[in-house]
Amino acid sequence: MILTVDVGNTRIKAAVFEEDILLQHFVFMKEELEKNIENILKKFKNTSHLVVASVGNVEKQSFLEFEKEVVVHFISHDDVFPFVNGYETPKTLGIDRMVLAAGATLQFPRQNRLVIDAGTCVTFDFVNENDKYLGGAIAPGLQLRYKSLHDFTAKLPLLSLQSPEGLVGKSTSESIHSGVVNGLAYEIDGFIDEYRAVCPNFIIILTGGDAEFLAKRLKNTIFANSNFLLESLNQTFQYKIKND
Ligand SMILES: Nc1ncnc2c1ncn2[C@@H]1O[C@H](COP(=O)(O)OP(=O)(O)O)[C@@H](O)[C@H]1O
Ligand SMILES: CC(C)(COP(=O)(O)O)[C@@H](O)C(=O)NCCC(=O)O
Ligand SMILES: [K+]
Repeated sequence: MILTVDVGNTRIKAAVFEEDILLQHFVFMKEELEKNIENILKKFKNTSHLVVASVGNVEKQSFLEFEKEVVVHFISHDDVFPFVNGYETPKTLGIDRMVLAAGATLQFPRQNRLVIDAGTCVTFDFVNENDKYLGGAIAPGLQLRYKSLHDFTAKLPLLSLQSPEGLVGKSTSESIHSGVVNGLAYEIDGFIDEYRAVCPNFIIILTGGDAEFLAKRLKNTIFANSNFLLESLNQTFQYKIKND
């Protein structure tokens, strides 16, 4: 069994895999990291490897303390990936984006793929049918948009995520919900349309903490898979073992 851990900038997600089967997944904050890993390893005693992909600021030591029980591996830029990296600054490309690109390449062979990860940031990653990673985009995520409106103005309240009543906000809160939620949905649809103008056929994978919330608000029909990063992490590690 493999325990995969994805350290994002907001939350930590983890899942236990038996080969390709996801047995259970977990979400927690970084303050509860050690306790959660300890409990997961206690429950899944056959776990042999702990595989970590981190873009957040969590000390490596928090994972290394489990080395007595499991082999700990941090996915890094030095690992083997199933795509050719066309990013001009490959060393600064987020490890989460590399893992998503790897998962898209392995799960959807020989086709153009667009991965959208709606987390702290919304990232777009494009891997073409020749398995070349082309790059994408980084934009603020839903929670970050609510927070920036509050943090960088004198009068705007900090609201939590809510479905907008409609397009035309009739109060401050309605206007904020419309601007944040409708705004991001239009932005994602806009990106998809622009990509389509240059590349007519590609599959779209939508993942991240806001994937399900956003999927129903998009003009494009997209199947959301919140566990895509964890599944991709498992696959990236299996690929590394086979190809190292
Ligand atoms: N309990 C929660 N705590 C924080 N964010 C949550 C929660 N449930 C859903 N979300 C949404 O998840 C998004 C963060 O997604 P996530 O994939 O966890 O980010 P990251 O991978 O960057 O840590 C936020 O924009 C927020 O709207
Ligand atoms: C863009 C990100 C902050 C996204 O992080 P997340 O929303 O998953 O927490 C992360 O992928 C990152 O730190 N990237 C480095 C810059 C780059 O990918 O080019
Ligand atoms: K993201």
